[in-house]
Amino acid sequence: MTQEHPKSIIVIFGATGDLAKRKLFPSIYRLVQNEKIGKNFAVVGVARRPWTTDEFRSNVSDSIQSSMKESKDLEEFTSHFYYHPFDVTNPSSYLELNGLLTELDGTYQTEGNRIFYLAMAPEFFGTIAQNLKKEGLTDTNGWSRLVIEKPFGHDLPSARKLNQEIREAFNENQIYRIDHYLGKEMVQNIEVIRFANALFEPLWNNRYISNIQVTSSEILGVEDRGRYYENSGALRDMVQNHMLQMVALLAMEPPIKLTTDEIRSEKVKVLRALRAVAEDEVSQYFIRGQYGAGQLEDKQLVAYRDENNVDDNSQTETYVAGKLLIDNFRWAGVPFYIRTGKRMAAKSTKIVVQFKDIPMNLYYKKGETVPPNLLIIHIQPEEGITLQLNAKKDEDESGISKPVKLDLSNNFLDGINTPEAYEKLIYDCMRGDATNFTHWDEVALSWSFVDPISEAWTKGKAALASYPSGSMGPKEADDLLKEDGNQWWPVN
Ligand SMILES: NC(=O)C1=CN([C@@H]2O[C@H](COP(=O)(O)OP(=O)(O)OC[C@H]3O[C@@H](n4cnc5c(N)ncnc54)[C@H](OP(=O)(O)O)[C@@H]3O)[C@@H](O)[C@H]2O)C=CC1
Ligand SMILES: O=C1O[C@H](COP(=O)(O)O)[C@@H](O)[C@H](O)[C@H]1O
Repeated sequence: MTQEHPKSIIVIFGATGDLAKRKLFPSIYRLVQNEKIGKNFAVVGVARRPWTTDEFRSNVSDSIQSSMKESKDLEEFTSHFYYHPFDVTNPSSYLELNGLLTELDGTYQTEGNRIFYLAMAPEFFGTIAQNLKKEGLTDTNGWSRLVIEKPFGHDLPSARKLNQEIREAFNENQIYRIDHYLGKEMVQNIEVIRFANALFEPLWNNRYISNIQVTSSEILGVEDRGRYYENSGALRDMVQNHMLQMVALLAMEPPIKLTTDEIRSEKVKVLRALRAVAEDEVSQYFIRGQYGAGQLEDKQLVAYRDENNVDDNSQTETYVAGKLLIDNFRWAGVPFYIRTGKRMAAKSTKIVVQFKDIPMNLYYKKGETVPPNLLIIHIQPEEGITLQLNAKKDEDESGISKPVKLDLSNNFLDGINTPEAYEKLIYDCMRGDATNFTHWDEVALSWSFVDPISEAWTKGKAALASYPSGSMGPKEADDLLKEDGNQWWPVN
């Protein structure tokens, strides 16, 4: 793994699209501003639009100005950007692209290193990967890496097919499958909180933990992605990837070393230990919901079925809550509850670890309930951890303990924003660190878990609950926890 100032050409397929503009260009800019990469880089944009390199540079410049508070040295930065228009299904264009890359390799001294970033619809992934190989673009003195955006397939068979196509051209260790949650500062911190604190690791098991709750709620609705979302739904869009990745990080055994292979291997074991949910049992473990009309902060919000490109009778879920069980020694009997949805009351990703009650609490009056200790990991929008303990408050003469919170906030400690997920992931890829990207085995196991659930829903085996926009989801999701004597802890 190269450590500092990695050198590379980054070819972005889909460079005129939304992802490139909103995430990729600003992230590369921040890497340069933060001196993570030096002068030895060039970015080549590919798409069909007949732009010139100057037009492309001006688009890159706009993207940075609209997303950053401060944007200096823009001219020097955009001078590293080049545009090469072509239709990626046309094999003859790859030779020309190779010519440009060879020339830029000389200009920027990038040592033959190439990243091919596929920021395009998945139907093109296989074609691009194969053409890159066939036309010799991966045949250099340096390394070649392929970055693939989600969704990685629609179910296990389609993901397998896609993987086979890509693997004909790239080895597993050249493939970087993006899950942008793995680039988030506090998701990466799960490991550190667990494995660098003597306080938590001894308690991190079914003897001391009652349940773990992972919530990722969004205020936004489906926006202009109705066409994609109708074929996806929250299960494929969020659960198969981001939610299961967070569960894997929370549940994995300590790796013997902090290497990519060891960490991935521990995550894979968790995914293998997930108790499979048979089609007929799905409604005991999973709740699906769809947002209806509602209101948030005086704003009237339309129902999902009234959004653009959404069927009037759509059965697509915009919300999922689930109870996951991990059948191993550490976690037997501990439910991992997950929930995610659009048009909810808050934008919030949080993990709440609820510890078991102590056997007897002398400080509580008879009949009073004992608040459990909670460890809350705030992933976004705020970043940090909160530990909820019980202590006597000064003003309280009764001697009764009350919940108090110990807050450790990253924003507060640093006084600056932590890097964007994409910034970290692009840098990791340039350095050859694939730890925070998903291995094929993880993708395959996640689809195996999710497929029977979507199959049951497609066959109408469980009701689709409705929830008002601006709420925290359907009542049925509360009942799921109530049956176990638990409740969702608030996240907003
Ligand atoms: N946008 C986001 O926030 C996120 C996106 N993703 C994923 O990233 C990928 C890209 O998404 P997004 O940027 O939103 O998509 P867009 O539809 O905005 O962009 C698609 C890009 O592909 C190009 N394109 C389409 N067909 C061809 C072709 N035949 N040859 C060459 N270029 C082509 C388009 O350019 P042109 O029309 O000029 O050819 C455009 O640059 C998708 O896989 C998506 O699922 C993942 C997470 C978040
Ligand atoms: O991958 C996706 O994630 C976003 C939510 O990401 P976040 O970083 O804002 O939490 C979600 O809106 C989108 O539907 C999904 O494709």
